[in-house]
Amino acid sequence: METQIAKLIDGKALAEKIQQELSATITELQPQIGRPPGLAVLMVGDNPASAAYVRGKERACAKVGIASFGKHFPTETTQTELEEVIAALNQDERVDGILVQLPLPDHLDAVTLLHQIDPDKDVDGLHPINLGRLVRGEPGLRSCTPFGVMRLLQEYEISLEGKQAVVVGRSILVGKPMALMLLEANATITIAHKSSHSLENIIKNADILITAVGRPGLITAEMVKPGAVVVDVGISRVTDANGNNRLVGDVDFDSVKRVAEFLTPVPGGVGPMTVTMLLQNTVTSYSQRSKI
Ligand SMILES: NC(=O)C1=CN([C@@H]2O[C@H](COP(=O)(O)OP(=O)(O)OC[C@H]3O[C@@H](n4cnc5c(N)ncnc54)[C@H](OP(=O)(O)O)[C@@H]3O)[C@@H](O)[C@H]2O)C=CC1
Ligand SMILES: Nc1nc(=O)c2c([nH]1)NC[C@@H]1CN(c3ccc(C(=O)N[C@@H](CCC(=O)O)C(=O)O)cc3)C=[N+]21
Repeated sequence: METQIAKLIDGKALAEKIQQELSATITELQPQIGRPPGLAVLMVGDNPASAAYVRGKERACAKVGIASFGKHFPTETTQTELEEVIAALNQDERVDGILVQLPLPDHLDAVTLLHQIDPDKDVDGLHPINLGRLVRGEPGLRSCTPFGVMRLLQEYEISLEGKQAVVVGRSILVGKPMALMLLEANATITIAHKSSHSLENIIKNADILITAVGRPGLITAEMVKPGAVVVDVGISRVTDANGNNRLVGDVDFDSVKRVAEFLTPVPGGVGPMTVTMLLQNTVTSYSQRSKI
């Protein structure tokens, strides 16, 4: 007995629509600015998942007309070498966005590197200035994944005003900025993490549940309030019963789809929006920088 109640939130479709709009914007701006927008993605080492994401980002850039200035460095690259690369990209007029793909090898200090990116080129929204702007509710470059989630909720006309929102996970990349954006939209927020007691009790009153952990099956139907909106940011690679490799989120999709009102799939939900918001941030930076 499979009764699906949940409407699926189609991140892939919205991502394609926004990418077409970005492409049109670039076509319009480029003759005035005299160059295409530019994005530099820095990747260190050979983490296969990171390599796949970076390829996806570069493919999306090519599709909308953003020039890639990506660089791939060997694992043993030093902190100083990377700092010099970032300093050069900060000065490079053709580059509107700089992203350091995380995680970095252990000998590198990611925080120090992120602080060195020109905040106006910080298309990942991870520089303290842009995070501070988010805390203050001021305009600024926003973290791509939570920004993409907000855009999805807006597209599906899901109202946040006064709603109980629970965010599971508190990373600087996803959980924390996610909670701040929901707060900015007047939701009442709760943030859960590893030390939280009784996740079930925290989640059970959530009208909006956003999970960004990376643990398959963490969220089951019994935990979810009937009629809730469930957004699954988690991505894990698992081998299924047939020996096939596939991507899954934190949500037990087959059970939760019977209780939630809206649900994002993995893949095809939040992931494509993350990439699209990176392109969006790059175009925002492009038009803002060229007005100076
Ligand atoms: N779809 C997309 O576009 C993106 C997906 N991701 C995916 O999202 C997931 C999270 O990424 P990221 O935030 O970078 O990961 P991190 O590992 O940095 O953070 C994971 C968070 O989950 C919390 N956590 C771990 N176990 C539990 C638990 N049992 N109960 C409650 N909370 C728990 C941790 O708590 P604590 O802080 O206490 O340790 C931490 O805050 C990953 O699967 C990642 O691959 C990431 C970026 C983009
Ligand atoms: N500085 C930094 N910024 C990031 O934004 C960042 C990062 N580092 N490190 C790793 C995580 C992960 N991440 C994803 C991007 C796209 C998909 C995505 O497009 N996923 C597709 C599936 C892609 C596939 O099939 O492999 C989907 O969910 O449909 C997923 C995850 C960005 N991250």
